[in-house]
Amino acid sequence: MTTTVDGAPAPPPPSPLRLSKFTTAKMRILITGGAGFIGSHLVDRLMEEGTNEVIVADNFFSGSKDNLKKWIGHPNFELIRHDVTETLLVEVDQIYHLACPASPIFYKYNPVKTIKTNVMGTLNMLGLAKRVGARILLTSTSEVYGDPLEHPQTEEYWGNVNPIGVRSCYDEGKRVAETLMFDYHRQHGVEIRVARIFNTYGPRMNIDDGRVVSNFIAQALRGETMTVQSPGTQTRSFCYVSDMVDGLYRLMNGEHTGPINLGNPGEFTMLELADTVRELIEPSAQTKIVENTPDDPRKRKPDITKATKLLGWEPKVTLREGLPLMAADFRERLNYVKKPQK
Ligand SMILES: O=c1ccn([C@@H]2O[C@H](COP(=O)(O)OP(=O)(O)O[C@H]3OC[C@@H](O)[C@H](O)[C@H]3O)[C@@H](O)[C@H]2O)c(=O)[nH]1
Repeated sequence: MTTTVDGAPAPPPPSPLRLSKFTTAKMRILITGGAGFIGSHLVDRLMEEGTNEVIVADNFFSGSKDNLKKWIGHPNFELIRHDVTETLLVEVDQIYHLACPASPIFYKYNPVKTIKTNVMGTLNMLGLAKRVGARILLTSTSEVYGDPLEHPQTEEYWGNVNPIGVRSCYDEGKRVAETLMFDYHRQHGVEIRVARIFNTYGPRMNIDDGRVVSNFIAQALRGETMTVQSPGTQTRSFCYVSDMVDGLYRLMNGEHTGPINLGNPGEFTMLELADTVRELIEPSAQTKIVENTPDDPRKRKPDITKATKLLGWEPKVTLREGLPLMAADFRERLNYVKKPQK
């Protein structure tokens, strides 16, 4: 054993791990909701860079450990079971704040909890950002435009939202979350980024998520009838998840606070979506018109001029390219064996 001049044992040399903590330029990134659909794809992107330490905080209400299984045990990765309505103290450089159920059936299930997640969760994450000097990105939503009276929707449009409806816990919750972001920015100088995410789809969505793309694909693969909610002529614009993750990354690391729309401007009616699923995934799939839910927006399409100009971003994956990729993942998870073609 080495000893010092006064005979006391010498302190051990710093381990390479401890040393690296103070000498390398690794970025520490917190992702709330990182076990969810978009969150886990973002984790993949940040972990694959190899220069980040990624911490995920998730309460697993709609997210799942399964989505992160390839990173569990990795020295640059940490997973915390945490509900953002409670405070959290971690030393980080960046916070991607995604935590909130996003499927209408999930967010309407416990509306009071949804609004608490949006308001208290965002307050807690802004408090953390302020305390540790981190940059924070909020994933807001196209739902802040409500049932829009302008088409396509630009970021300047203030929206048409029912403040007391069944969707309000989510759309008004996200509107308050945006307000909090900008107030912390103006009042406390917190570095903020706000993304308004339009409908996103891709592998790893919950099979029973309840949103339209996952419903149609799961129904088609299970041999069930696709449920087109009335009237079927309502429109949405669907963005593939890898494009969305790229947009979030560029926004976080760019110079602009936003809000910035992120979405694919290709616009489809729900009947057209069902036809495309039939054509590309299961030719025998049938459709039926079922009752819709209250306050369903009649049309939605992002104007992405700002994202294109300020972030150099535009989606690359078309719906026709993305749907088969998602169906391949769903087939695997449903343990679906396609009958050999004759
Ligand atoms: O089985 C279904 C499910 C849904 N739909 C229709 O499909 C359209 C899209 O519904 P979804 O439930 O997929 O999603 P919504 O557009 O209503 O909300 C979503 O929008 C943007 C995101 O930010 C939110 O995460 C999410 O709330 C609606 O018009 C709905 O009526 C069907 O026709 N059939």
